[in-house]
Amino acid sequence: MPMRLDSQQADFATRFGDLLGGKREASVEVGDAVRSIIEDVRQRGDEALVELTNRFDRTSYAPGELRITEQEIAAASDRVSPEVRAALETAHRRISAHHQKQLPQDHIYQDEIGVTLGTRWTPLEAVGLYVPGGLASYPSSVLMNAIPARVAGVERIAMVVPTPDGALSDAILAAANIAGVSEIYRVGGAQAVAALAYGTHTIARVDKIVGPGNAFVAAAKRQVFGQVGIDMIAGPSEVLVIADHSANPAWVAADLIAQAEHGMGAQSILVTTDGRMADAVAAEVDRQLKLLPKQQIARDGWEEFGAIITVPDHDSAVQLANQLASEHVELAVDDPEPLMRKIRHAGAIFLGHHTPEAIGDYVGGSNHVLPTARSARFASGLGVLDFVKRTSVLGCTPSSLSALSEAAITLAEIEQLDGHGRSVSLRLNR
Ligand SMILES: NC(=O)c1ccc[n+]([C@@H]2O[C@H](COP(=O)([O-])OP(=O)(O)OC[C@H]3O[C@@H](n4cnc5c(N)ncnc54)[C@H](O)[C@@H]3O)[C@@H](O)[C@H]2O)c1
Ligand SMILES: N[C@H](CO)Cc1c[nH]c[nH+]1
Ligand SMILES: [Zn+2]
Repeated sequence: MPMRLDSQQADFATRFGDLLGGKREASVEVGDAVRSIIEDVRQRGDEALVELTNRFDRTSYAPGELRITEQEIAAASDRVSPEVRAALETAHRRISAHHQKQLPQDHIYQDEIGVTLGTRWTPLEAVGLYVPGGLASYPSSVLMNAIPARVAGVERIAMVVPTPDGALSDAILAAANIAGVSEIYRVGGAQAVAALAYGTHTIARVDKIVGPGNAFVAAAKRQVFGQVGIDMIAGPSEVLVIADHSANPAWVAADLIAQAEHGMGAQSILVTTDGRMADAVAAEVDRQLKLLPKQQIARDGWEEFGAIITVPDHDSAVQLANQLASEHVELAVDDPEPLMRKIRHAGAIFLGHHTPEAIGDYVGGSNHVLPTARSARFASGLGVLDFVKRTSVLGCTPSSLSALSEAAITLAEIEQLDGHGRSVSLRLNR
């Protein structure tokens, strides 16, 4: 059974604290294992990359087989059914349209004393996209990773994806083809992140690594940060559903199961103002789990990390949501907008009874690579801004330099940096 909590019970704070601090992705064991994998790839390059890939994905690749050829990409794309192609194209069209709106504009202006000030945006040169593939195959994550990079104008896009037992779905390569990604490697896990960060003979290093993955991938991204940029920690999936009496328990249960089936630490939480809803959803989850062909993963996730919390009112639900800072927050209430405005910490918010989170996973248009493990307190979902950087531009005229010189020279004096002061004063009186 998942954890059952009532916010008005005496031991609530302690039990809720356990939920907040739950070690779903950052265990010491995973951290240590990842550290030695990264070090191995740094030291031994392709040799380690191939060994680790073959060990964890049960494959037998040679280094020369890690890169997927353009012919393989084209052949896989030709094999997907018209329905799959159409679905990928619908997703591609909607995600592209939404991300185009995120492109930032350069902005240059002159202030009141004649100083030119500006912000110039430039795309990153080389990025690595992590597409997860251990327990499930995620063609949608190919699109979610690649589209904002393409919209931003990144020159080199390298994609990595694990191939457990040598398997790779045609839809992954078809999605890459539709998104214009052609540099793809059959590697995953921490070893793939290490190769992208430090480079090997086969995989040239990149400037930033983005994309979701399991606890090993999330830990590896944490550890290589600084050597390369990373987008955020997008680890095991989470959903928090806020439901009141107006919700449909079958729909809520289906949404909780949808996240739990991601496995490997996924977490589904219901917060409800209605005790009868709590019971009805719990019963529905049990009933619907039995209908799933791959029910064990979702059942394990629901029982180990799931929770049902009853609260007295909507405001208490919002308060818990802000503490949990969940990757996805669904508002299963009749009038979601006022609640949405009060939610400060969430990767993405889904409004009302007719917006299952799964629509955002695939075709809504927003990005499904989102911050997990409470990192929505300081991080945002993947978007075009992850693939560009800002450079500031500054220009003085003789008179604006003169207007600013006294303050600059004073600050140089108090910092005892005479060279700085002189570089300003030399330009005056000319
Ligand atoms: N937050 C998001 O935006 C988002 C989006 C999609 C998926 N996800 C999450 O991504 C995850 C995908 O996980 P996955 O496992 O299916 O695929 P994955 O590609 O993330 O991980 C598979 C790799 O993990 C490594 N691995 C597995 N067991 C290991 C071990 N014992 N030691 C060392 N390495 C090991 C292997 O290298 C393997 O190739 C799920 O948790 C899902 O919830 C998150
Ligand atoms: N729910 C995941 C993001 O947390 C994304 C995903 C991809 N495919 C299905 N779901
Ligand atoms: Zn999902």
